[in-house]
Formats: sequence, structure tokens, C-alpha cells
Amino acid sequence: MAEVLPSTVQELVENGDELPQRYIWRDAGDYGPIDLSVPLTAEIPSIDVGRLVSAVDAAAELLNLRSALTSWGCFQVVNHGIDELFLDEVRQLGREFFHLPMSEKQKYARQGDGYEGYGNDLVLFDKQPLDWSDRLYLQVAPDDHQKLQYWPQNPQSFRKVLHDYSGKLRQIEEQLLKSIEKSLSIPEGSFLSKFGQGQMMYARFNYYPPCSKPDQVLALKPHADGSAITILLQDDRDVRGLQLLKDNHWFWVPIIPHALLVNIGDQLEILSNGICKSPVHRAVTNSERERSTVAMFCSPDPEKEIGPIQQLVDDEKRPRMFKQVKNFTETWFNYYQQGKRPIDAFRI
Ligand SMILES: O=C(O)CCC(=O)C(=O)O
Ligand SMILES: [Fe+2]
Repeated sequence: MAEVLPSTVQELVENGDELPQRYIWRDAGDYGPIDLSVPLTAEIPSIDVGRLVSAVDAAAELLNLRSALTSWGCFQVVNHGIDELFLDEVRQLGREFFHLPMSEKQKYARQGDGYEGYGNDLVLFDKQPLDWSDRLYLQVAPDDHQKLQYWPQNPQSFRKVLHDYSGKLRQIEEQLLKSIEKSLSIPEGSFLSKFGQGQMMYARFNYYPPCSKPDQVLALKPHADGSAITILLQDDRDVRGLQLLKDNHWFWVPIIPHALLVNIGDQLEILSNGICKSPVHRAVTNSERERSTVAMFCSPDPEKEIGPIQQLVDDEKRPRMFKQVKNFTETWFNYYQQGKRPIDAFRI
């Protein structure tokens, strides 16, 4: 059962408390120890949405997209049509919220064993190391699933800006899924039709306070996302935090201030029969600077069963790699807190 810890990371820092042992990352496991000196790579591909929809450039950009999906499983989306000032406003929402007095933030605190609302890392197991992060986690779609009691009314514009942002990201999500289908030479709607009426979006505002021991504490444990795709707005204040694993090596993900970083999630890896890669990533802490990011997780209707789509299964050349699965996100948190990859449970 989920237990709510008495204090957030932010409170620990503000109180000047000694670093609790529970935050020390011990289990280097398959992914190796924390390393703050990994290379910064310019190789993470950029995908230009304008080119994806242009008659002249689409073919070349679809090839870039295909290569991004099958290698990094991650790309920076540029020329996406969302106004830069609006993206700054979205980032600002999170920052302002996390800087409100604790009594104000606690009005939106996560309750009991629920996942939504304001809080720190979920505690599901006794020995689990804790993430150095506070977050505000909210379901934004379908609309009638929103739990508005957790949606801040301070900053005053919070609800409207989040609503508008999710509408814009929904359009980008659909455009990207169409392009992904095209890049894999499968009929339009092959993926999107599996998302169903109840396709979901969850927003997670992440807040990582400075940490005195960045070499021993992780901001987010290594994981691949449980979504189909995640759209991440990174902190643009020149504070690096996100690292991505490729071919067993960690790399820093560069900050491109007004790009949207897309990570393929496990559910698209399953739907594409393993062709699209869902990359393992982690967030590290910084001893001096805080960092905040906004992640939007886009997933199929949890009531719909998903599995590899028929067009991408070939008994001889590409046998089915995954079982059918329903409500993937539900099992995801359990695996995450045990340091395991949920997708492995569904491999054939
Ligand atoms: O904050 C980041 O840079 C990464 C966030 C992330 O991976 C997540 O929320 O799943
Ligand atoms: Fe993630």
C-alpha cells in the first residue's frame, strides 16, 4: 500500500535535515553507478514537424524519424508550432507552484494510496531507495476523469494554462503518431485506433531541489516510461539533469530551450512489436541548482487490450515479441519501485 512520507524533499532541504539513508542509491543493478561525467551527445535526433507535413521534405524527415525511433527511442521535436512564450508560461506554472508556501501546496496533497496530487516519491516497498523529487501528478484526459480537487488554483492561471497546453500536445501527439505510422509504412490509424475513446494524458510537474550528494542520490531512478509516448518540457535554465541509456552507455540529454523532448514509452514498443525503442533514462541531482520539468504521458485507454499490431508481426522474419496487455500503467509503478522493467513481464 502506498504510504505518504511526512515530508517532501523540499522540506528536508529547507529544514537543513541530514540526508536520510533512504535517499542513497545503492542498487547500481544493471545500470551502473551514478555518473555525472557522462558525455553530452549532439546525436539525439531533432525532428522538424514543419518538414514532416511538407510536400517537399516529408520523405527525408520520415527517414530521420524512423531512425530516431529504432535507435535512441527519443528525439527533440522542433518547429512544432507552439508559441515559445506559451511554453515559458507552462514552465513557470510549475516553478511558481513549487515555490508556494507548504501550507498552500498541501491543499493539493496526494491522499491515501492514490497517485494523483502533490507529493514526493511513492513508497510501495520497504527497501526501495527514494527519488530526490517532489511532483504534482494530474490526469488531464479524458476530461471527465480529471480530479479537479488536485488542480491548483494558485497560480491563478494554472488550470487554464494546463488545459490549453494539453490540448496543444494532443494535436502534436496525433501528428507524431500519424508520422510514426507513415515512417514504419503501416496504414494511417494503425496505432491511433488502438488508443480508444478513453485515451489518457497525465501531466507530471517534477521538482528537483538541490542535493548535497549528487554522486549518491538520484532524482529519478532508471526507468523507461509506461506511456505510449511522453512529451517532456525540460528546464531551460542551463541545469542538466536527464541522462539516457543507449547501447549500455549513459549520455546527457542536451537542453534545447523551446524543443519538446519525446521519449517513446513501453506501450509503443509493445504496439510496434519492438521496432520502436522505449529508452531507459534517469534524472540526476545538482548540488547547487534546482531543476523543474513538465512531463506529459500519453497512453491508450487502459480498458483496451493492446499488443503488437498485425502488420508488424511476421512469423518468420519478426515473430510476435509481446503478449496482449491491458492497463499497463497500473503495473508500471510496482515494477519501477522494485527497479525492474515492466515491459519484461510481457515479453514472449
Ligand atoms: O525530469 C526529467 O528530466 C525526466 C522526467 C521523467 O523521466 C519522467 O517524469 O518520467
Ligand atoms: Fe521518464
